Amino acid sequence: MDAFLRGAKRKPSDIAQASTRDDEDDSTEMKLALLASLFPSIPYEVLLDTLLANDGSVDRAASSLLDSRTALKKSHGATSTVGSQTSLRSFTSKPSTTEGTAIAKKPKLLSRKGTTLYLYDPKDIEEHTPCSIIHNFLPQEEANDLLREMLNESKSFGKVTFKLFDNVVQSPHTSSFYLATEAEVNMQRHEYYYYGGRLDDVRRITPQLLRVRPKVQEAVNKEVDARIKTRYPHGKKLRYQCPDRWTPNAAFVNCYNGPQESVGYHSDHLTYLGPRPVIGSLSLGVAREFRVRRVVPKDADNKLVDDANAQGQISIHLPHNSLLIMHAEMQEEWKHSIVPAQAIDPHPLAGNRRINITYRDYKSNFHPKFTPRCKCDLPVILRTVQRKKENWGRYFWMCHRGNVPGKENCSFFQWADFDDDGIPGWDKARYKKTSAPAGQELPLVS
Ligand SMILES: O=C(O)CCC(=O)C(=O)O
Ligand SMILES: [Fe+2]
Repeated sequence: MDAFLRGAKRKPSDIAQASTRDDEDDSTEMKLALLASLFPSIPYEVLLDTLLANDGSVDRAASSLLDSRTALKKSHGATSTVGSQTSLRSFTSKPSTTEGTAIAKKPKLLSRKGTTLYLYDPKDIEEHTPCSIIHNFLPQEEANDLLREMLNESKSFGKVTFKLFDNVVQSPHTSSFYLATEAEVNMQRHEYYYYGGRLDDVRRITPQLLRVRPKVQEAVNKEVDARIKTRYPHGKKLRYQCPDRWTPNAAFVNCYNGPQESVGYHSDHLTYLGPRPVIGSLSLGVAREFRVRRVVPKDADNKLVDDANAQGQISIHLPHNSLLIMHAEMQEEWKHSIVPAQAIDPHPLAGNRRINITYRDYKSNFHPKFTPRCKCDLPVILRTVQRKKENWGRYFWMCHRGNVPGKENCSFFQWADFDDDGIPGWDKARYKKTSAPAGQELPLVS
């Protein structure tokens, strides 16, 4: 619920975007058609994954599909197909074995410049993106109850209006914001700022949102612990990541009505969550595509600093009743979006609509009464240096009044001061001065 720029229009074919080279758009479709005729019972996604994993070679994709089918027959007894297996790992020769190791091995980023890698399997998602996913998260009836409740709520959701490069634009989907108590609702309405202004639509949490919350909390904390142990350097949390248990006290709910509703590439605001935030994101109704891409800084000559491969995007399939966990490395180092879809499969309860609930942990020490105020006398917004190599990853506070139609920024700027646990300098009771110098803070996981 943080930026609503509509993403660039998609090419005529989804399949084209999966090609590992830009000029191979049409041939990818041909290759898939060929593979589909050779393996009629293997799902399309598996064929696509396998083709990608084999660098677009039909021969190699076909032989790895044959190999895996033979292997499956040997281990599970005779079956005529590989069923619904959609893992990249089962079709490539390099197995991933990072579990249980103290230091994460640098995963090979498979996406390439200008292309999209499609991922479905939770292990692949965990390995190649800053997210993890739990499919079939809630018992079926509970997911349906929550979906029904949110579909009803979404009838009165609205679009967010904001300013973008001097144009007043509206979000390409609708949303609302839910909090547990009347006091919190009032505090949000009167003390918090978004896009330099107030949020109009703040509501009391609904019974189903409340019922699901502890389950999300437990699952997210478990995933965070596991990620720290198995993937972060030395099995330790990231610098600036808060060591406290993740406690969701707010829920942003988005509704995407039809295939064209979307959200453009953005990072979620850090201002009230603090640095290195974790977010639990539950998807209900129509399945949609969640795209992520790494933020690559540029040097003084405006040249990309990192390997150009890093510019590729990764698409994560978000089916009904899936919980996506955006981990602590996500917001500062990656951007995410929901792209417009060419076509969608209607959902029995939701029709063309997708509901997304992002549970968030608003930190009391980041309440706007504590954060710096700009010359407009407004609480400021927390950002990181993302585009320039110089000071890349360093946190700063800036005025965001310019996001309000008809208003200008006051040019307020101040470097932010957090200790290693992300505690701000003004929280005297918790803040521990660190010896490490500021600047060049990221990336901590690559
Ligand atoms: O709909 C989604 O899955 C993502 C929504 C999102 O990025 C946001 O609310 O910030
Ligand atoms: Fe977001």
